[in-house]
Amino acid sequence: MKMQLALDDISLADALVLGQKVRDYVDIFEIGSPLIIEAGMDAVREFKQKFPDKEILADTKIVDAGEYEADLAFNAGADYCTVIGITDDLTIKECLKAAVQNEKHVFVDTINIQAIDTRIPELEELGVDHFSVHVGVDQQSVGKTPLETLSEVRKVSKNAVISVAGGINLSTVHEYLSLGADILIVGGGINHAQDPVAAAKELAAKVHHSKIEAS
Ligand SMILES: O=C(CO)[C@H](O)[C@H](O)COP(=O)(O)O
Repeated sequence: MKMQLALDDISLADALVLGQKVRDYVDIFEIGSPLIIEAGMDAVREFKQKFPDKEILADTKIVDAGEYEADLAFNAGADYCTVIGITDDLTIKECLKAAVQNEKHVFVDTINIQAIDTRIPELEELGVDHFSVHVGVDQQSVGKTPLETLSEVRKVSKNAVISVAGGINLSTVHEYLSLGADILIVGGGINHAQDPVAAAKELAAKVHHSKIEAS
């Protein structure tokens, strides 16, 4: 299992400093949606330049203009971008087209998909092979977690790469380790920890150990 650090409510300057301190523990740096809104694709460019050995995900959460917006992320150096799963199929297909042209990948974010059992097969029919099971921060504030959706997606998906995000931290990570996700995403659980570097190290030990157990 890989660990993805979501850099959300943090400045680009602070994100680069944190990235340097935790680079040994992180497999994928996520330039989170708030950081993209704040700093644009410069954040993606800077991370790819400073951390060329790491994968970079631009959490673009695309809902329209699929090819154009996905291209912006890939041209800036992203290995992955994201598109919202409840948007129109045309937009999903345009993102997939950009991914194929750039030899990169698109994660479909499951946020607010109501019928996982029908929407996941529909998306796979379009060619989707990466899902990000995600409960957003607003939904987290009323107690929702991505646990149930992760199990559902794992059950109905043919063979997709699956990441999971939504309030995961040192106290809850054990609930996710055996549910079959390929990538565990942590944002606030590291960024808001009293000691972010120690949190990243401890989480990485659990996540990477789980990879060894699974193989
Ligand atoms: O996509 C996001 C918010 O929309 C976050 O990056 C994702 O939820 C991970 O952050 P956290 O661990 O704080 O929930």
